[in-house]
Amino acid sequence: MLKVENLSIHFEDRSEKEEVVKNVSFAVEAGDILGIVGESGSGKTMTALTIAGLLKKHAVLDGGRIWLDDTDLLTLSEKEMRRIQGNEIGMIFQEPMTALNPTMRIGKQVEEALLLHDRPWGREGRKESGAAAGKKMTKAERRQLALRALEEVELENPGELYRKYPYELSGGMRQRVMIAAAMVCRPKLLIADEPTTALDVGTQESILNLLKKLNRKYGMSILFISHNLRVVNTLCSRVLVMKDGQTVEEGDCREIFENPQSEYTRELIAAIPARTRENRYYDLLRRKKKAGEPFAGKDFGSQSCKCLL
Ligand SMILES: Nc1ncnc2c1ncn2[C@@H]1O[C@H](COP(=O)(O)OP(=O)(O)OP(=O)(O)O)[C@@H](O)[C@H]1O
Repeated sequence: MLKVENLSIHFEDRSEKEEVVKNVSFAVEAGDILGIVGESGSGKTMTALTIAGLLKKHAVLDGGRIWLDDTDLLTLSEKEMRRIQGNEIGMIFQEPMTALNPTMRIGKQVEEALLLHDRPWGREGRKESGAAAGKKMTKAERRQLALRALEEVELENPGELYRKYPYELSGGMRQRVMIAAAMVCRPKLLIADEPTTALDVGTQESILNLLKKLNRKYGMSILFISHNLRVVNTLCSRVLVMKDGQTVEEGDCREIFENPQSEYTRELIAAIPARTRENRYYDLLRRKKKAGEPFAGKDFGSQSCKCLL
């Protein structure tokens, strides 16, 4: 579904010409979740932004191809790429507060992609709306789809939320709003760049569960970027390990975890912190929940553990 071939990028404003992405190739199958993992500065975000057609100022593409099905994205004009952004490819970032407009109500922000593309719900949705029949989507249709998207990301009272502003929401809720906005046009591919890094462990876990659910329900492929191999292992089926702009290794997540081929991957695995206090509480709560046993006050290591209930 997505195929990146020999992608190379450098920055023209740097004194020496040093490629920040060097000859990187990988593929994401339809419905699959690929994790890109690596330390800070390894080129993960540059790779993701290039796929989304958001190459930074001064960044120069030295070569490569990016296929989304049969389309080479790097040959498209800006206007053609705009038709893909938010429509075929959705993107969510680490800090939703910077991506959301603080002065705009939540509902309007979720609707934005619908206004730009006027083509909701991708393949299946075409049959459901006025836009499907070649008519422009009405305000009421857009509102209905935005409410549905907010519901899909498991936010309560979408009607009330629709009228709220980002500052009235918690970090986890804002990230869910970002996912709703990215999903409203039913993209084939969701690029998630460190979407859980700024969140506490409990919220992190619930967002990862949500991404997995959406991936299963809609067969939407996900490119998940993280510096945390543990998080990648929880969510992804395949992983690409990057260092200094290059691919270190790529393969089945579990296999790489169990049998890393490179010293660098071994170091990343060794750097995963031993089970934290909070993790142990999660395990206990999960076990009790599965067994249908009652919870006691002391089972909660912290407030964030309560999100599991
Ligand atoms: N605007 C820019 N100008 C010059 N160099 C840049 C710019 N943006 C990024 N870089 C460089 O490109 C390289 C790759 O950066 P990138 O953001 O892709 O790394 P990353 O793996 O996503 O790191 P992080 O996990 O910290 O986000 C880094 O060496 C970075 O310093």
